[in-house]
Amino acid sequence: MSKSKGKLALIEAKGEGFRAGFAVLAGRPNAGKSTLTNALVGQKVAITSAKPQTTRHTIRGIVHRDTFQLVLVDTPGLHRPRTLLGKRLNDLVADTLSEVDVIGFCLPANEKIGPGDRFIATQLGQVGGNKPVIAIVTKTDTVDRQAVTDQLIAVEKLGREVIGERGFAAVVPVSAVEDFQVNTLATVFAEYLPLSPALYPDGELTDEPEAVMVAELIREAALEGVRDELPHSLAVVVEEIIPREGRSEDNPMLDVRVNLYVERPSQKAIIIGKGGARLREVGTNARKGIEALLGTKIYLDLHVKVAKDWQRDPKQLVKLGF
Ligand SMILES: Nc1nc2c(ncn2[C@@H]2O[C@H](COP(=O)(O)OP(=O)(O)OP(=O)(O)O)[C@@H](O)[C@H]2O)c(=O)[nH]1
Repeated sequence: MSKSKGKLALIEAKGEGFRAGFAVLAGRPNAGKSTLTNALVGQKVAITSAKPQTTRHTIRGIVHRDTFQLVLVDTPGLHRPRTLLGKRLNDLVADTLSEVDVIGFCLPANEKIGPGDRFIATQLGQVGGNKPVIAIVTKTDTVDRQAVTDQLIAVEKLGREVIGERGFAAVVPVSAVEDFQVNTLATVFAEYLPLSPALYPDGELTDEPEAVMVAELIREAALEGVRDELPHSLAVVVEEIIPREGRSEDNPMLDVRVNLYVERPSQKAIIIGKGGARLREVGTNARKGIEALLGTKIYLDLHVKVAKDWQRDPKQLVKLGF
């Protein structure tokens, strides 16, 4: 208890003029969102299993600075707009965007603006609720100066066309790989955050060990889309996290072995999906977050097991770490 009090004091100690709030990085697949998130946050993405004011967002990372705290969140519907149609999409996007303070919209410098970019930009303009949208031209290291300039101009134009008169709040070129303008981008984001004390303490965000956060990320991914069918029937246990032998120091890898426990064979089938497709997707989705959390590549080994009535069996509960 005393520990959390200490954290509270730390938060309150932040001076006047401090800004804190939420941002989301939008953009089509491969636009560089994850890489940029990692670059903004630093090596290790700090995540918390305790949800902030909203439970709709997953925290991707937190940028701590002396004068601001930027919490980067994920809005699932934004990145896969094609899977949802019409009004439902608009509602979802409006809903999720209503809770962030500023939106970052990633467009790669090395690809022409396409229908996917235009689609997302239109969504941001129409249902973004007048939230400031910062266009980010990513991967500037992949092209020459002239190409970056041309892309900046094209992006400006796109902003005026689809966001309306106000256009993009800013257009910022960055390279996450070469650490070009990443810090500048953070300060641009900060301008659009409300005056507020820090929302999370510096550094470690929970008292929980990394394994618990890893389990949380997998649980989150495994429940995606099947929450109703598997309300409280899923337990995730991280069996081990061990460094892969024979990897060079600058290219390490961790083996993460995890068991997912469900209560019934039918639930196992739901988690695994047809031909294992769903479990693979769970692995892919969780892996990104875990790699960001641990700051290194991982190999994620997921096993689904049936532990009959584990919720009612004290022995099982102990085994599952409850
Ligand atoms: N050269 C270069 N490559 C980059 C940069 N940022 C991202 N990439 C590469 O672009 C690819 C996509 O980057 P991600 O960060 O995974 O993109 P994303 O938008 O998160 O992709 P999704 O998760 O599919 O939505 C990866 O191969 C990255 O290594 C950059 O600044 N420079």
